[in-house]
Amino acid sequence: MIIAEVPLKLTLFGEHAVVYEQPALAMAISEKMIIKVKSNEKMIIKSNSLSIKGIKVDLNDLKLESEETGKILSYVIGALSYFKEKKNALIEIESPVDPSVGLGTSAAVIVGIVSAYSRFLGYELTNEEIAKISHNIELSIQGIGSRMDTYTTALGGLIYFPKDGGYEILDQNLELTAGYIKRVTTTKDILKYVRNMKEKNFEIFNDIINTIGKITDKAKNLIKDGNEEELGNLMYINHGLLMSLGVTYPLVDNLVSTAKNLGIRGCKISGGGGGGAIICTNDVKAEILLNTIGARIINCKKSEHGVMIKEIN
Ligand SMILES: Nc1ncnc2c1ncn2[C@@H]1O[C@H](COP(=O)(O)OP(=O)(O)OP(=O)(O)O)[C@@H](O)[C@H]1O
Ligand SMILES: C[C@@](O)(CCO)CC(=O)[O-]
Ligand SMILES: [Mg+2]
Repeated sequence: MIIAEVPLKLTLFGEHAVVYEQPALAMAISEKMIIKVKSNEKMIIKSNSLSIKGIKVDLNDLKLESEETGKILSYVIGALSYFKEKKNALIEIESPVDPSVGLGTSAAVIVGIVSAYSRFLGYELTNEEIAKISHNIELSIQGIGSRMDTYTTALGGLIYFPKDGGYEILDQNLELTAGYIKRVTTTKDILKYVRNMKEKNFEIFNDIINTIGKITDKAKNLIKDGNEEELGNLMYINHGLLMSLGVTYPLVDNLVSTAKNLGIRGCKISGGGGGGAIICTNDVKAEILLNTIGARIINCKKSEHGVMIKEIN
């Protein structure tokens, strides 16, 4: 059996802007998705955190017979379809969080399956190769998206993504308090909504995206200087700009303004938005505040490692 462990991620700054050639900052965290692959007479997928009504799946030719199933399993099927050579297997996905909550679960599923299934087939891919393959798979499934989530979950650490491509792993650590509320939409749908806004109000959209890019570059230097006060301020400003893109959520917007009134240094939505993940500078008040909206607190300690093959037996 091959077991892959994949860290989830927090987007610190630059979500959505990074899809439009702006920089971003993201951090792999200690919430880990586990993907197990072992030989089986048929291709079977088991996932602990998906609930699909009316599922009917014949995975032998990776065909899905209901739209709902197709949507929910699209990332698993997309990852497996990358491999021209197939060997039937039982593939189990164990996630520590609900699906689609702004923590990079779509990226982690792809990265985990590419890592574990390629090893199951006898290949030895580097984490950078896994990141590149996984980004292309996520892009083909969503039709739009950046390299941020797949590279962060594949490589690990705190990563800066410059606007002209590539990535830079930063040595610094960031103490945060984070949690998530369930979402009623997916990042794929939110990305399409943002693209429509760009098409309708190009100039305004561009100004917002460029300003987020400037904030991200400033934030990178503040992280290097350990200036949490100023960094927290930029989190509030970034949240306000995401709100103007229409990708936040009323309950979260209220929480962010309450956080500011309580003197919490920084707070913003994280990831695709529409609910989901929320990050704050580390503060016990932040945990209490997140609990008031029923958010599930997560372990956001930085994971130095990206995807790892944990066991081959
Ligand atoms: N445990 C899982 N098993 C199988 N598929 C999963 C699992 N978790 C997530 N997925 C897939 O990923 C999709 C969610 O992706 P989405 O991009 O909307 O959320 P996210 O990646 O958590 O958030 P973000 O992209 O904003 O960081 C789910 O609809 C499902 O297709
Ligand atoms: C919203 C977005 O910027 C982050 C989602 O976690 C999408 C992407 O970068 O692909
Ligand atoms: Mg995603």
